[in-house]
Amino acid sequence: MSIRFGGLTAVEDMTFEVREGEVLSLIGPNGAGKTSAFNAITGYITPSSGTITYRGTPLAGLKSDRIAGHGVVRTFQKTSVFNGLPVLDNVLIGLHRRARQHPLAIMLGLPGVRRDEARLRDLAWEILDLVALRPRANEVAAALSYGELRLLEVAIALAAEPTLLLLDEPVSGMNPAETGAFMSLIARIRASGITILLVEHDMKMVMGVSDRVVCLNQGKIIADGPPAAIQQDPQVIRAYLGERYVRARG
Ligand SMILES: Nc1ncnc2c1ncn2[C@@H]1O[C@H](COP(=O)(O)OP(=O)(O)OP(=O)(O)O)[C@@H](O)[C@H]1O
Repeated sequence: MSIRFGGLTAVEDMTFEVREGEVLSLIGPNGAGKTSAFNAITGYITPSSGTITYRGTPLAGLKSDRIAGHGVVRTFQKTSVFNGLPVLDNVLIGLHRRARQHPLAIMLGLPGVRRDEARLRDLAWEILDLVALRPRANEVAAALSYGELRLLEVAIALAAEPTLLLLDEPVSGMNPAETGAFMSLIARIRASGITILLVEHDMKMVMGVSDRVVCLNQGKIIADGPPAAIQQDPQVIRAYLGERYVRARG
C-alpha cells in the first residue's frame, strides 16, 4: 500500500505480511511511516493505493469498528478508559460492546441474559488475570499508576476479542520495571494464540519480544527479518539504530 498526505508520501509501496501467531514489530526513525501504516490497517485512514487483507477479507476503506469486528484491534491511550469506573467495569463495558445482547432481553432480565452476564464476568476476570490487574479490579481507573493504566488499555482491547492486536508504542513513558512486566504480558498474549503487531522505539523491548522485525525508513521497508539479523543490518544501523545508539550515549 501507499499513503499520501497532499504532496507528502508517508508510506510508499509498502508490502509486508503478519504471520499467524507471531509478534511482528515495525521500527524506524521518526516520520518513517509506522503510525500511518497502523492507522491504515485499523481503518483510521484509507490508503491512497494498494490493499490490506486479513484472513482473506479486504480491510482498506472499512471503518475501524468493522475492522475490529474482523478481529483486528488496537489499543487506545486513555480515550478508551472510564476514569470514574472500577477497573473490572471498564473491562465489562468492553465485553458488552462485543456481546451485543438484545436491549429488550437485557431490560427484561431474561435468564439467558443472566447466564451471559455471568459468562462475561468470568471472561472479565480472566482478562484481568492475563494483564495482572486482578488485585486492582475494584479500584477506580483514576487510582491506577501510569503502568497499570496502560495494562487496562490492553485489557479493554482484549475485551474486543482480537485475533490480531496492534500496540502503538505501548511502553513509552514506562519505567524499566513496568517495561519488563509489559514484555512478559506480550509473551502471555502471544501464548494465548493472539498475533501481535507492535510499533515501538524501545529496542530492548522490540528485540526481546519480537519473532520478526520490519524496519521502515522514509516510507519504505529497508529490512525484514528476525531480531538478531535486524540488529546487524548495516542499512538499519545507518538509518535508525546507529542514530539511537549515539543519542543514548550523548
Ligand atoms: N495527518 C497527516 N497529515 C499530513 N502529514 C502527516 C499526517 N500524518 C503523518 N504525516 C506525515 O507522514 C510522515 C510519516 O508519519 P508517521 O507518523 O506515520 O511516522 P512514524 O514512523 O509513526 O513516526 P514516529 O516514530 O515519530 O511516531 C511524516 O512525515 C508525517 O509528518
